[in-house]
Amino acid sequence: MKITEMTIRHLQMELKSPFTTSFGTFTTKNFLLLEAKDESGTIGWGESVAFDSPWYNEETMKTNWHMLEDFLIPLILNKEITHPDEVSDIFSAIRKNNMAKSTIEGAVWDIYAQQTNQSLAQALGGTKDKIEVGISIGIQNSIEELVELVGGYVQEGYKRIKVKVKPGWDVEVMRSLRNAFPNVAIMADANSAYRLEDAQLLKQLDEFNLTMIEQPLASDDIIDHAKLQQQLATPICLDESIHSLEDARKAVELGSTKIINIKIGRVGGLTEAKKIHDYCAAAGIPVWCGGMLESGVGRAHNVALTALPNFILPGDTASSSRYWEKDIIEPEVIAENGYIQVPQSAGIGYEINRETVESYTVAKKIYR
Ligand SMILES: O=C(O)CCC(=O)c1ccccc1C(=O)O
Ligand SMILES: [Mg+2]
Repeated sequence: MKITEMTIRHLQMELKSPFTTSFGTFTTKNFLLLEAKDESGTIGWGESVAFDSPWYNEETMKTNWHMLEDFLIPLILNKEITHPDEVSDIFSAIRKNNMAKSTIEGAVWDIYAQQTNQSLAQALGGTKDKIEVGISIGIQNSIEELVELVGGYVQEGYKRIKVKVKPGWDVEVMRSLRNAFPNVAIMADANSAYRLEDAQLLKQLDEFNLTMIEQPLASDDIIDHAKLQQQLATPICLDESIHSLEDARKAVELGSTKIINIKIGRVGGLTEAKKIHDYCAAAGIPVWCGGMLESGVGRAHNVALTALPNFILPGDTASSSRYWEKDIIEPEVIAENGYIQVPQSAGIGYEINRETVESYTVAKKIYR
């Protein structure tokens, strides 16, 4: 394939309810959607998972636009590509900016899957026809509200409940949840809200038999996490600290993580995500697919990736309707009884609703 045209759109979508983490509250999602067309007219879609502020990592929607326009798109346009694995080589002279790179790579994978007449899941080596999913729940105003909310999602069948924690919203919250739901898989995500000095406090969580605690310490750390893991029975799962296969290998070798959350954007694309998956499978480290409050396009990529066999633990890819009044894909992603069916048709397996995309579009630019 040769990509001859790319369109970047800035979309703005209101979340149905605000999402609060230890680093802030989201009410509106601003993000970039990429449409790529190759010389035969096949269209592929990619989503940038960078937020509008650099809270989660250093990338933003605007830095992604800059990287795409000034560096990445010029490297890709009109270049002959035989396999999407080549995209990371084409970008190899550019450091980091993984979410920007992943936006293009995702669209190339979509085109490749269509042209080889495979579902994206199949093209990646996926083996599952349905995936198990959990749900990630933000910080609430009170424990009572949280318990009620969780009760609803448990009823809906989500296979694992993840709740955000931060200092002052941690031990008592997890105690109440465990008491209310003795047999549900529960985990906590701190988004780097603690320091190694908090080890004694975090140790209190061991009592609640959590499936894991996600990214308790600094977003760039793997040393203190290893020290913390030695003191905790609860498995640590790294999210923010892992940007590549090399990061994953070092964290596993150091004992900093027993489980890895793979986010396609954070690691620079599906090719790197697959490499991390394969390495972890061989090392006996279970993985799961994280979420970034994606629209349908990013959600579809997550579903496809999760079809790989070592995605043993339920991910954060919940139903479209949990986030959006109306998603940009048809059908929407639907979790039924905690399972999402992996689409079998060629490419990402969902149609893009162009009218809906148009209605959320704030800005748009075409590159040829
Ligand atoms: O439901 C989702 O898409 C995932 C929600 C989530 O936990 C999250 C949302 C925004 C930024 C970071 C994270 C995270 O996994 O740390
Ligand atoms: Mg996380």
